Amino acid sequence: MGSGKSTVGALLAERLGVPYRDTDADIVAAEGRPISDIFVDEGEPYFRELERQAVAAAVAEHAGVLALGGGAVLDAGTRALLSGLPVAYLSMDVEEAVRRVGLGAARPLLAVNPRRQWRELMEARRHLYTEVARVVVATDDRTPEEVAQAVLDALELKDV
Ligand SMILES: Nc1ncnc2c1ncn2[C@@H]1O[C@H](COP(=O)(O)OP(=O)(O)OP(=O)(O)O)[C@@H](O)[C@H]1O
Ligand SMILES: O=C(O)C1=C[C@@H](O)[C@@H](O)[C@H](O)C1
Ligand SMILES: [Mg+2]
Repeated sequence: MGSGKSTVGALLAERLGVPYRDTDADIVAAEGRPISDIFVDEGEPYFRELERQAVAAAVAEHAGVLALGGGAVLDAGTRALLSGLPVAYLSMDVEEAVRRVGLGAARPLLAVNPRRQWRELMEARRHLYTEVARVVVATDDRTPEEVAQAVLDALELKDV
């Protein structure tokens, strides 16, 4: 959450000369309401289902860089869709997260006691991120451009 998927994803797409897409944005556009409203109105399982469909559509029709939602890996069907693809996990520590996004209430899973919740979320998710990722790139103390370069290097992709 806030590790730079959207920022770095867009930079990577530019460097590679391919389109950029973000499943969170796809879901918001299709539903016509913010993600926080979907969580509150329908619950997290409903959102994960929408997210799996959004990832499936993007994997099938999008030839470019795809940024996923921070919790997409929680769904086994979504993990299966990512299998074999060049997935990069952008990691950061909690202090960097506080600096970047302030762990604000706009993120529905961090609404109460965000610092502790962020740590708990990461404990629960870290193994799933590493399971689906081909490469892990630490983003702490790196600019978005440096992170994009590190992803290109780690995935052995050539920019244009
Ligand atoms: N390497 C970086 N160094 C400093 N700030 C960064 C870096 N990468 C992103 N940011 C900033 O952190 C914030 C979150 O970045 P971004 O929205 O790209 O993250 P995200 O992973 O897409 O978040 P979400 O999980 O909400 O989709 C933005 O304000 C962005 O400008
Ligand atoms: O980490 C998460 O579970 C989430 C991250 C965001 O990208 C959104 O997909 C949503 O707010 C849930
Ligand atoms: Mg994003």
